[in-house]
Amino acid sequence: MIRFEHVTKRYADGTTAVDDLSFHVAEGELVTLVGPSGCGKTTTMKMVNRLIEPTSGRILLDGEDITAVDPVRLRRRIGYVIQQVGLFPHRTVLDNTATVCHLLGWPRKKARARAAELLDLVGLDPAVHGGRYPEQLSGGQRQRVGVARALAADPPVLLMDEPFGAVDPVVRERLQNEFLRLQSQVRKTVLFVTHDIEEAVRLGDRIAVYGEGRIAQFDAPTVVLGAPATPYVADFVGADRALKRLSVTPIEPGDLEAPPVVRLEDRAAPAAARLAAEGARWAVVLDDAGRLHGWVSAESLTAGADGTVGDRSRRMDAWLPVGASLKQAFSSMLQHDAGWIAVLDSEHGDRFLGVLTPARLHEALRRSIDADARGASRAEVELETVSGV
Ligand SMILES: Nc1ncnc2c1ncn2[C@@H]1O[C@H](COP(=O)(O)OP(=O)(O)OP(=O)(O)O)[C@@H](O)[C@H]1O
Repeated sequence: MIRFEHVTKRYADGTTAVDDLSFHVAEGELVTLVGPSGCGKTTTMKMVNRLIEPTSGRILLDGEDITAVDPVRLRRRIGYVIQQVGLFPHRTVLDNTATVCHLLGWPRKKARARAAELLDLVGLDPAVHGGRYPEQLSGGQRQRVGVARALAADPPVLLMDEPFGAVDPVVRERLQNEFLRLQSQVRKTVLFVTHDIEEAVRLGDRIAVYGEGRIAQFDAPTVVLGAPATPYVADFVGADRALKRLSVTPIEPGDLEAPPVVRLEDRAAPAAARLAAEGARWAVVLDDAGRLHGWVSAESLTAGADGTVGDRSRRMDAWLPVGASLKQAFSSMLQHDAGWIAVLDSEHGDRFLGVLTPARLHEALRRSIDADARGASRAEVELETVSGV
């Protein structure tokens, strides 16, 4: 969708901001450009909508050389979101959102209806916020309006330059989550500039790590974190990159442990015998409908022979869908002070799949690092384990 071919930008004072850059962003892909200040990220982005012209090389949008397209027409196909949102202070939020639709000559009613739809999509109630002026919004809400405005005319491409840079970390994380949800619906081709590696790995399908006008590594976040291409990249992503990987590594069914499973209505004595035979200290308890109820310890099952599992089990409401990140799993275990977290298949009626334990989480992380280094799938990786650990 966006293709850079040997693009160089040298400013009039001789600064080479971008040096012989070649890369490709596929349709519907979100690529984050990350790197320290002054390494050429913004210059790269502004060349796509021709706010800056390259010194040499070509940029193709959907196969078309952008120098052949009138800049105004070009920009209608490209949504642009920047840190200083740039809303018109004397126009309402609804009118701000409809800006591009007005420019495109849409009838007023259609433009406003579209703007209201977009505000809703970014989590702002048009009835509440639409009539306000930008200064009557919080920083996070203004950023949402910026995103809504950029999406209003439904451009295939979005350029986002540190869009969440000016808000505090909590709001920022919320905006990132909302944006991921939005992107899963609208599937735009996105170039997203940030200097924050956490943000880059969280949002990007792939990330381009910049150093001095060149791309030092361009790959999936897990690969960049697991196998940095150069010492520069390793240094940039940080010594705690294994920890960062937790947030981009999904739980897979193969990571899970399968403890014994008993039902609420099962008799306690046979359930106790089963646990003893399997050498298990506890079992997962499902309800009549096969949904997760909680757990029961072997000890409580053997105390007195009568009754059902239900009399002795304890509730455990916390669970995660398969595909959630290892970081969410770890965080959930800490939050519930539990040595395991149940993993369900939320696409198939919350079917119980197994549990993730700290040891299994560690294995999953190691396996994913190995898999990325070898270009294999995680399930194919055999781990060498230290016995007894
Ligand atoms: N108009 C200009 N004239 C001369 N040099 C410029 C101009 N604009 C940018 N530069 C230089 O080009 C280099 C790349 O700038 P650019 O803004 O692309 O970096 P960046 O990675 O986006 O940085 P930041 O994260 O700080 O925004 C920097 O050295 C900058 O000083």
